Formats: sequence, C-alpha cells, structure tokens
Amino acid sequence: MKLPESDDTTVAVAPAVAVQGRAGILRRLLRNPVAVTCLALLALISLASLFAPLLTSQDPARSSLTDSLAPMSGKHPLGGDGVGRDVLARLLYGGRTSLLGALLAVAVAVVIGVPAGLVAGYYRKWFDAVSSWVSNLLMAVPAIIVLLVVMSAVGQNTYLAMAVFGVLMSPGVFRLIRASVISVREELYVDAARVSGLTDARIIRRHILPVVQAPTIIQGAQMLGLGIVIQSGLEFLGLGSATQASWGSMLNDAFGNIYTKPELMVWPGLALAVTVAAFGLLGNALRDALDGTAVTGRKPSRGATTRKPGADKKAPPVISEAQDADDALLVLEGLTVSYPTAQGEKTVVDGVSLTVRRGEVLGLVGESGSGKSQTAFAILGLLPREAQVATTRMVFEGTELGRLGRAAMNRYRGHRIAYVPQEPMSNLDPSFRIGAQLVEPVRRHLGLSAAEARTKTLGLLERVGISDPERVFRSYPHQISGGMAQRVLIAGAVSCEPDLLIADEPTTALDVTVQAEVLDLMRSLQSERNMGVILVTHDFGVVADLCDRVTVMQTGAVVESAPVAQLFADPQHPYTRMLLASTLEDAEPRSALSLSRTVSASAAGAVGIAGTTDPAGVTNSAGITNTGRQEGPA
Ligand SMILES: Nc1ncnc2c1ncn2[C@@H]1O[C@H](COP(=O)(O)OP(=O)(O)OP(=O)(O)O)[C@@H](O)[C@H]1O
Repeated sequence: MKLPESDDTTVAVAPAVAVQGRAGILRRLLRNPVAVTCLALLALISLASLFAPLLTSQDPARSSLTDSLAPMSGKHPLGGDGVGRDVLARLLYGGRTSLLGALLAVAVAVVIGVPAGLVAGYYRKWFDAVSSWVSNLLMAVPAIIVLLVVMSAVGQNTYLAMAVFGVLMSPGVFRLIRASVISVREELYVDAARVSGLTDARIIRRHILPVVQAPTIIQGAQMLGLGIVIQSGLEFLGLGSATQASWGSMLNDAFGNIYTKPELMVWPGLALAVTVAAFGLLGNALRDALDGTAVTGRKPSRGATTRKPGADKKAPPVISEAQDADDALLVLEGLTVSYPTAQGEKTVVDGVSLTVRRGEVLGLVGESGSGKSQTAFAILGLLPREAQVATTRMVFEGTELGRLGRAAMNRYRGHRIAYVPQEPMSNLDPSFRIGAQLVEPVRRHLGLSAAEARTKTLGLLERVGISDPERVFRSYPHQISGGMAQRVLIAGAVSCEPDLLIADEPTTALDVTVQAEVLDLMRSLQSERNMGVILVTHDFGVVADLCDRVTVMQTGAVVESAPVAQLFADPQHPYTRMLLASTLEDAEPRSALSLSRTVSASAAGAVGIAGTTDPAGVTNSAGITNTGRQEGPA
C-alpha cells in the first residue's frame, strides 16, 4: 500500500497564491461541472449519513433470522443481509463510520504534518533533519501490517486504527508542506516582511500559511478517499467492530453470500466507489481551480552568482575617510562575509568599513558581484543562514547590531532601519491587498489602531505621489505598475520614520522616466526626514544625483571612499577611474565643468535627472541636483 506523497503537481501549485482571493477560487470551482457533481454527491452522501435516523426507522444492528436475505420490500427497501439486518439502514449508518474514520485519519495527518512541515521548512536546521528522518522512517513502514497489528492488539477499534493510519499518512503531508514552505520562504516578499520587522510567527501566519492552505486542502481531499478505502478494507477483512455498521463490513457480509444474493455487493460497492471517486476528482478540480490563479515563479534577487575568475586577487590599498564621526548613525568596521563552497570558503565581502551620518546619502558603488548587496543584507541581518559573518564593529546609534537577538533586531528592522528593494513586485505578497501589507508594520511598530494606521498609510501613499491612494490601498500587487509598486514600497519603508534607509538598486527594475521620478521622490523624502541613506547602485549617474559621499567596492573590498564631488573630480583608485571611464564611454567628450552633468544624465539614463526641479534639493551650476547639504560634483 502506498501512502500519498507530495507529488510535483501539488507542490507546483504551492506558491499559487490566490491572487483574486478565495472567492475567485470558489467561482472557478463552481464553474467546473465535475467539481459541482462531486460536491453534490458528497453533500448527498454526508447528509444521508447524518440524517440516517430520519430516513429509516430500522436499527442497523438488529438482526432477524426471518429477514435473512430478504428481498426488497416496504419493510426493507433494499432487502435484508445474510443475518437479516436491514441493508438500507446499514448503508446509511455505515456512511457515518466510513466518513468519520476517514476524517479522523486526515485530521491526525494534518495536525502532525502541517506544523512539522512549517517549522522544518521555515527554520530548517536540526528540526528539519530530525523530522525528515522520522518521516522517511514512517514512510518505509508497511502501513497495512501496522494497522493489522494495531487492530488485533486493541480489539477491533476502528477509530483508533484510523488515528494510527493518520500518523502513517502524516509524512506525506509533512513533505508537501515542507516543500511548499521552502519554495516560498526565499520569496522576496517574505524577506520584505522580515525587513519590515515582523516576527517569524506573523510572517508564517500571514505569508506562509496562505500558501500551504491550497496544497493541504488538495492533499486532504485525496487522503479522505484513501482513508475510506483503507478503513473499508480493514472492515472487509473482518477487523472492524461487529456491532458498528460500515460499508466494509457490508461488503464482508455480501461476500459470504455472493452466490445466493450477489446484489448485496452493489450497495456498499457503489457507495464506496462514488465517495472515493468524488473525493479524488474534487481534489483534482481544486488543483485546477488553484492553478488558474498561479503566480508563476519569480526570480529571487539574491541567488548566488559566480564570481569572476581572478576575483580573489587582493584589492589595492583602501583610500578611506575617517570612520567615526560625532553624528555617525551607522559605523561598520571590518565586515567580512563568506560562504562554504565545495572548493572551500568563498569570501564575498572582505573587511568592508563605512560610516553613514544622519541626513547623509552614502552611495555604495561597484560592478555586479562586488559585494554591495551582501554588505547591505549584513547590516539588515538578512544574510542566508549559511553565510559566515564577522565584524569588528557594526554600531547603529550606539547599539552594536551584532549583539542583538532576533527579536531585538526585528524591532530595529522596519522601524529604525528600513529597506527599499530592487524588485518592487517580488517584494509584495501577491495574496494580500497593498493596504493590508502597509498597515501591519505601522500598527506593530508605532502601536497605532487599525483606523489610525489606515489614515497614516493613505497619507503616505499620497505623499509618494500616488494620485488615487484609496484605489491603490485596495488593490492587489498585480493590479498596479512596477513604478507604482516601488512608490508603495518606499511609502512602506518610510512609514515608521526610520533613521537609516537602505535602498538596493531601487530603480533598476523600472523604466527610465519612472526611474527619474522615483529618485526624485527618494531625494525629497530623505531631505524632508533627515534620514541617513545607503544607496546601493552601480550607476554613477544616480550617485551624482543623490549621494553626498560614495564608497567604491571591488570584489568584496572597499577601494575608495570620498565625498561625491571629490571622487568625480579626482578619483584616486584605478578601479574607480575605470568605472567612471566606462560610464562615460559612449558620451560625447565635454569640458571639465559639464563632465559630471554628462555622468548624471547619461549613466542614469534618467531624462530630467540633471535638470529636475526638486523642491527639496538644489540644482548646482553643473545642473546636478543634490539634496542641498553638499556641493554637487562640479
Ligand atoms: N548565498 C551565497 N552563496 C555564495 N555566494 C554568494 C551568495 N550570495 C551572494 N554570493 C556572492 O557574493 C558576491 C557578491 O554578491 P552581491 O549580491 O553582494 O553583489 P552586488 O555587488 O550587489 O552585485 P549586483 O549588483 O549584481 O547585485 C557575488 O559573487 C555572489 O556570487
């Protein structure tokens, strides 16, 4: 006997979050004639079993020798069985035993499998190893032998046997849920929820549970059919209770009289066949209904990329500024991040030091793979578990972040330190309305009531330039554009009034005109709220437009750090010069004064960046808008 396992089809719909909500799934289900027929049949069978006392006055256990193998009559509409019991009464009451037994087995399997799968998939580590081992062990056990032993040991207690069967089915549920959770925990919107400071319990409840609901329901429907088959099989073998009517025991009796009254097989056989088929087909219909709303695979933004050959060569000496300042918001010193690989340890961030002051925008620049995002994630405490992180200091407003526990770090993230990601769409959970996603961190961090949080969120949506905040508040992520989604995320990032904002290539996924608008927005919000900002970018145009200081990274190490104007006017490190030169490669040669304007406009590709009129910033003589605190790179 093979217990149900998590098949690929079922796992594939795991992240298939109901974009249009449960109502959409139900509508689709009700449009499927097979599903409707199955639901109707199952409802009919359940109701008939439930109201058996109203449908027959016969006692299913009472036997009368005079009615043995009685033909159909007014007294026995479906005749009598071998020992003179009423077949209709046994069919109706037998449905209770079969359905309840199967429900019990599925409930036990779900109660064990779902929490274990959630914890193993979300937290991994030792619990995952142990529970996977136990699950493999249980799957290797021949279930029918175990059930025969249980039945003979506990005296033919059907429900106990079904509870044991539930335990034996739980590995199937465990594996399915674990696979679903693993597939969704790396989603960017789950990271975004972590960044916004939500606790693990909340993330699991809000973002993971909705994803595992669907496969659990599908698996549950299929397991119900299997539970009925197993339970009837045991009863057919004569292992059930002698006093309890069931479809399996009816088959057992019919089998003994197969030559004298073969039609006795028909009723329990039909009931079993219809019920099991209906559960199976309903499971398939549910899967199809959910498939129709599948959100197809999104690209994780921080999967490992391969380092270029020669990337391990030592960086030239760092030309850096003094690290500590009185108004330092964040002081990072000697950050090293490495990963274990088959070839040994791979260091991706190598001794990075930087300082961000209050109200200052620090650009973190370097080509792809230079370790910018890894540095940002290290500050946010969001590196993958396998990352080995070491720092001399990572002090945020006097608090050493490295020493904070998980809960304390959660309080910092989203509240004091916020994050704007690269791919706005992937960072919004497709199954929740925008408003719900924005309101939750605000309520948690600022302790506002639902109504206050809603008002604040609507105000923020308006502030970030969304003309119809009410509509966006009510929309699902797929109903808004990428640029709008980035505005939403920026609104979310500043909603708890953070001191430090980390923006990782916030405009990369947007088209050129939207890039310029989003940069404008970030600049004005930053100056309005006097936030410290770390702006991760590979784009010197963005640096020129937004940043006060810039730190250049190459193959995991800082090679140069300077005020923007100084860096543009007199880059010290050959790598910085090379980056600047490659940015200017396609540009017309200009005089020294207009050089930086060219950088801004051509590199950002941002029409209007150089000449943008920004109420919060000033435009310098080179046409480069800076936030008013520092001279532009003229
Ligand atoms: N989980 C991981 N395991 C091993 N190496 C990793 C992992 N994540 C990232 N890396 C490596 O770390 C290096 C730095 O990556 P990072 O994402 O910080 O680069 P980046 O400068 O932000 O580049 P990009 O602009 O392309 O995002 C890359 O070589 C990448 O392959």
